[in-house]
Amino acid sequence: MSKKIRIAVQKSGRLQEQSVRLLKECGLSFSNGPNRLKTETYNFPAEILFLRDDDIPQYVEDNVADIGIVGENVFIEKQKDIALIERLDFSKCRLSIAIPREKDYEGTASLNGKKIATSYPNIVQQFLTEKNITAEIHEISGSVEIAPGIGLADAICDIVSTGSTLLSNGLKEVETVMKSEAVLIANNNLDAETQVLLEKLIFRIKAVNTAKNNKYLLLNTPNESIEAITKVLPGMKSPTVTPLQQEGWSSLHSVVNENEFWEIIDQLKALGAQGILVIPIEKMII
Ligand SMILES: Nc1ncnc2c1ncn2[C@@H]1O[C@H](COP(=O)(O)OP(=O)(O)OP(=O)(O)O)[C@@H](O)[C@H]1O
Ligand SMILES: O=P(O)(O)OC[C@H]1O[C@H](OP(=O)(O)OP(=O)(O)O)[C@H](O)[C@@H]1O
Ligand SMILES: [Mg+2]
Repeated sequence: MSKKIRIAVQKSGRLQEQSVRLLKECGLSFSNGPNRLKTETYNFPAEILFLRDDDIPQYVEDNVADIGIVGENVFIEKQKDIALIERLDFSKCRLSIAIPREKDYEGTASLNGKKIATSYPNIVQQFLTEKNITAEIHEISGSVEIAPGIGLADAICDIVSTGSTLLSNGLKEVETVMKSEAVLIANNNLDAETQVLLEKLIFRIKAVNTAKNNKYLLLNTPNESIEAITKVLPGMKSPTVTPLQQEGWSSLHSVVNENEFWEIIDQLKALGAQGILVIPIEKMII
């Protein structure tokens, strides 16, 4: 029987849906019913394990899973002998220190001698050490934002995204300890066959994520603007240019990065481009 790569993803929670979606976009097809803890893929030699996210780094280190998807915050916190293979561009958040809204804060020195509740004791300790602060860390596994309100701690360190959980618990963010996003992690000693499967998967992930960050762009341009537009829109190699039926005009096709998109559109309009169409790309191999 040929080798299967064992991929650990979160069973339920913030990472689950997008981890499963990414694997499916990479062409792995599998069923993931709510109570299935393990499933095989039909068209790629893989097995998917659905686990608590906190356990995934340990499973990957112990070779129970070959690779996994976790938040970078969990990868750093767990301090396992595993590799970060690829940033995945979802579940973006930050790990921040917050204190009750009415308390004064004058920089990290204000944390000296305080009690900080967190699910990330290693990350917080490293932050405090770097800043030369001595504080007591109180580890709790969830509902961290409630800690100051019930007299359990003076401050907290937890995940922040929109900030609404902090707001509704009467807290204010005072320090960003780290930024995080979902990452692909792997065992450091994969055998050759599994390594080949991992490389195939990385290739597909890159194709999917590059496509998400780019758009296919079609426009009509007067022929005299083609050169100037090509400078604005270099594309993957150079744009495709085909003549239109109407004399003196061409259709130009190219690829544009999502982040530069609006800036470029303004320049294109100024150069006389018309009928601009922007189309999502499903996969992109550079
Ligand atoms: N509000 C958020 N916005 C964006 N990403 C988040 C947010 N909350 C958490 N994350 C990311 O998703 C990861 C998983 O969060 P989740 O809240 O599902 O964890 P959990 O409750 O520990 O789940 P589990 O039951 O698997 O242990 C976090 O480690 C973090 O990287
Ligand atoms: O800044 P916000 O947008 O409010 O997001 C931050 C909150 O999101 C996460 O909790 P989640 O909602 O996943 O609940 P749980 O971890 O307590 O189950 C995290 O633990 C924070 O409490
Ligand atoms: Mg967890």
